[in-house]
Amino acid sequence: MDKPKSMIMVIFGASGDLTRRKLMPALYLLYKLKKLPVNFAVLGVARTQYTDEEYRERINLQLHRFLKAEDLNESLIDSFVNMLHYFSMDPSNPNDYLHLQPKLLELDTKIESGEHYLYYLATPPSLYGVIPQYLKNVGLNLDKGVRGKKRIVVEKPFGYNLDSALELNNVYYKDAFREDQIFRIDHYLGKETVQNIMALRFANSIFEPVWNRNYIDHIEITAVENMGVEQRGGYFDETGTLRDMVQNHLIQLVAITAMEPPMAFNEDSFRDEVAKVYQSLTPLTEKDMHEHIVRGQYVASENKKGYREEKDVDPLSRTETYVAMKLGISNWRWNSVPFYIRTGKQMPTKVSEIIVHFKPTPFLLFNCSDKQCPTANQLIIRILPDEGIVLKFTMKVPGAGFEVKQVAMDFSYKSLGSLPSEDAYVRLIEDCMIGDPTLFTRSDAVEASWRFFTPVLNFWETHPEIPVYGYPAGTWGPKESEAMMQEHGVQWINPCKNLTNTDLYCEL
Ligand SMILES: NC(=O)C1=CN([C@@H]2O[C@H](COP(=O)(O)OP(=O)(O)OC[C@H]3O[C@@H](n4cnc5c(N)ncnc54)[C@H](OP(=O)(O)O)[C@@H]3O)[C@@H](O)[C@H]2O)C=CC1
Ligand SMILES: O=C1O[C@H](COP(=O)(O)O)[C@@H](O)[C@H](O)[C@H]1O
Repeated sequence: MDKPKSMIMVIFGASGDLTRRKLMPALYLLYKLKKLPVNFAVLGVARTQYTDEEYRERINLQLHRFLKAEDLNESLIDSFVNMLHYFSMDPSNPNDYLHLQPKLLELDTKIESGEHYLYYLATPPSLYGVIPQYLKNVGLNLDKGVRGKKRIVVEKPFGYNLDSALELNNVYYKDAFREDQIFRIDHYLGKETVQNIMALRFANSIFEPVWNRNYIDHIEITAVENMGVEQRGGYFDETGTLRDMVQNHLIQLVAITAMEPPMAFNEDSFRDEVAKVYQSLTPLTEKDMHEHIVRGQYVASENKKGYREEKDVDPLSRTETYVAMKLGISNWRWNSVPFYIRTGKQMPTKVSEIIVHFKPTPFLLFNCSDKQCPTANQLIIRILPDEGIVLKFTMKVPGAGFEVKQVAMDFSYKSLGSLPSEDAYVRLIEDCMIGDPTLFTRSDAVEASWRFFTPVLNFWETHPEIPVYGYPAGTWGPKESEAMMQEHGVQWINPCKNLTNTDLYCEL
């Protein structure tokens, strides 16, 4: 797939957090890498009023705030922001699209884009349905000749539950765009370290034979953050952690860890295997929902605000900022292997990692050093920060006697001399531009994921007695999530404890 020569990227939600923190820095980096189309312009769209000049100044300031110092280059930033244009409109008002169309044509004439438009929906999810419909009303969904392709990128969460996801897929999108024009973005798939899980599994012969229920005891997936909801209280209070993180990012990590080898690394084979994992998730019974899901909400502690004190959050909110749960996958490879996943805001540190816990040896022949008996082998895949992989195994303590202890063998991305790009958006925006949907979520996968999680949302809604446990901001979440794992005789490994390698730095 080739990079197009010309394109206009229309960002709905151009005054928002995602645009300033992720999209603009990613576009600037693509520009710096000379990966943008030669004739390129951005049309930022939102209700706030800005002139082109004001918008450029604003983005200029934000690039200085969000880019790393080594990426800042004043003259490049100046020429980059000159490609930005702004149009104030209300995306929920169909009449405003009558003005968007001539605005786009005007820009089109200026940069000769051949009406090749990439729409990016970075608005509140409540607008994800109407925008494609209103674009269609004015013909802005239609391809024009060979060059004038139209594509639409939609942020997560795609839908609010199964019904709304089905409606989005089958009514709003299918009516206006073909599946190959739709890019449902989940930025976890754009992370180098997540893609590397596939290389680890499918480009090495030593892991795959043991990657199954015969050798693996359980799998633990953590993606936690040490910040609260910041300026996104309004969005978050309606959304909650299950929709914001679990239904998309965490379940993607489950899929990449659990999937069968795709026939090839292409859009169909890879996404077929992801969808199969989602379809194989063992449906949760009410008992499971009681016993195997823990939700929490951070409360004030020391100098940190509680969730209910955050801006735009209902002071009586029961929205969860933490979820831990146990999942099962009903297939030959994974039957009876628990997957424990957890995510939360206001935790002690920011870390995303997968720990594959292998089964212990059937019998320990040796004494343990310092009374610390080695546990089973663990493979730790650190997604962020300090990206790397650690294999923990047991060795003899040198000297007399026969004591053993656990040590770590590690690979750190630092050792390659360059860290993977922190920003998955660089990779994913480039993929949208060239039209490669491999790393984007397909409609059947999104639906299968919602099919699994919607009963949980319904259960919470119809059972107000199910607790939302408070946890002090800055801690590892409700103690009930520990209890959930004890049933299997295991416990969460909090990152600072398990990384013995000093390269894999821990903030605590
Ligand atoms: N922020 C992040 O880190 C991430 C965000 N996302 C997703 O991106 C999407 C946008 O998130 P984010 O940028 O944080 O949200 P913000 O609230 O910061 O921005 C929303 C944007 O939509 C515009 N908008 C247009 N119409 C409306 C409306 N009717 N109500 C409210 N806003 C409107 C707002 O501008 P104006 O008021 O000027 O119209 C603003 O530009 C969400 O779906 C989120 O899940 C995904 C991953 C990460
Ligand atoms: O999509 C989202 O992801 C971020 C966390 O992403 P990460 O790459 O920094 O791990 C989360 O903060 C946000 O709430 C959510 O919308």
